[in-house]
Amino acid sequence: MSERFSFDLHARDGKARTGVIQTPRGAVRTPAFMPVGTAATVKAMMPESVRATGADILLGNTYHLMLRPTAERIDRLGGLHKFMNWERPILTDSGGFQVMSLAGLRKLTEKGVTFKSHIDGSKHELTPERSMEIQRLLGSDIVMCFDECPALPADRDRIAESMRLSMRWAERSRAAFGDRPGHALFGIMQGGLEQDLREESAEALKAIGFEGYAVGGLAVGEGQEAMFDCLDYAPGFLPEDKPRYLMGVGKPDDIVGAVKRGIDMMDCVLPSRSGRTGQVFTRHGVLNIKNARHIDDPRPLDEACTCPACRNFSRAYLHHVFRSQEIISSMLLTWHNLHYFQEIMAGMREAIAAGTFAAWEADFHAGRAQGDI
Ligand SMILES: Nc1nc2c(CCc3ccccc3)c3nc[nH]c3cc2c(=O)[nH]1
Repeated sequence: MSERFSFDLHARDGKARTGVIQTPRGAVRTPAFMPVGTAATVKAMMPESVRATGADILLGNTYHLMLRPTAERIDRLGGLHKFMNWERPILTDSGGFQVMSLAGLRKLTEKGVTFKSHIDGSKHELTPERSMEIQRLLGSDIVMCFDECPALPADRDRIAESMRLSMRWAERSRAAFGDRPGHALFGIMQGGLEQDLREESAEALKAIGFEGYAVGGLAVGEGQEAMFDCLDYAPGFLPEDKPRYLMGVGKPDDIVGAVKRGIDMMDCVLPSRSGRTGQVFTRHGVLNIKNARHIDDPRPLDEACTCPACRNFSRAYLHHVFRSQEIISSMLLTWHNLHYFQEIMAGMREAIAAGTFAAWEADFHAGRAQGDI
């Protein structure tokens, strides 16, 4: 274990990179996929099961945890790692994104955001300073700046104004974060789909200086083509020697396309949330287990998969427990999807190290039949 936070780049293949983020709580192999544990749990998964899928780090959510059970209570109980029994690294979002998508009666000013809890209607305020305090109380290893992510579509002036507010909040986040050896503060680049605004945001963040840099403001409905167009230039505006985190992405082909364009870390609720709706990701494409065609199928979801769902159960069984709304359905499908997403990451790390990323990517796309699998 290292006593400090560092990023070692081991190999590149085109724009794709592979390396290791060292933290006092353990190493994070990059490119990394980070499961989302919003309310101090990756839904339907025990922490040791999340680790068994290959995850080195998971995500927590300032917005949810500040409302319930509150950051102060988690701090009194020993911090988020102890509270949720996950002793490896945790990254927490700063809360602003979730306020704008979940809370009611929001008021945005230069100071921050006031809002009413979606749980009980109580009034709350989030500012850069309060967000840093909450993430410190949680014990987060990687802290995200407090930012504003504008809903798309938005006109250029709105995006520019929002980005410049986020840069002023990044300055305040840096000042409030203080000196926390072994912990990291990541800046978040904004600027919508405007190349010049993205560059202005990156320059502002580099002038402040962060241990890592996120590409924010994407995966908000712009679509894959627009996202990739932005990723064709945005990561390149960020420091070469620091981790680059693309927030909220994504489907398997989004993830591969992002790594190909120089992204090192990603998060998405997709594998866990869709598992609970019966959606299953495999190397041959996507299927939904609730479809009647699985009712007598003795085969596993994916013959080549080594996860507990594929090793021990048939599609017929998984169809049955999904239809019967049995709890084990969410457990097995979530485990399978997270396992498959980590398999994609492991495959890319190996291919980049071997200089065979293009061949790996071609094989990845070739395996994904269209339609029923
Ligand atoms: N702070 C912030 N978060 C974002 C998230 C949530 C990621 C997250 C982190 C940790 C836990 C849950 C979610 C986004 N999700 C999709 N697009 C996103 C954009 C942003 C963004 O611009 N800023």
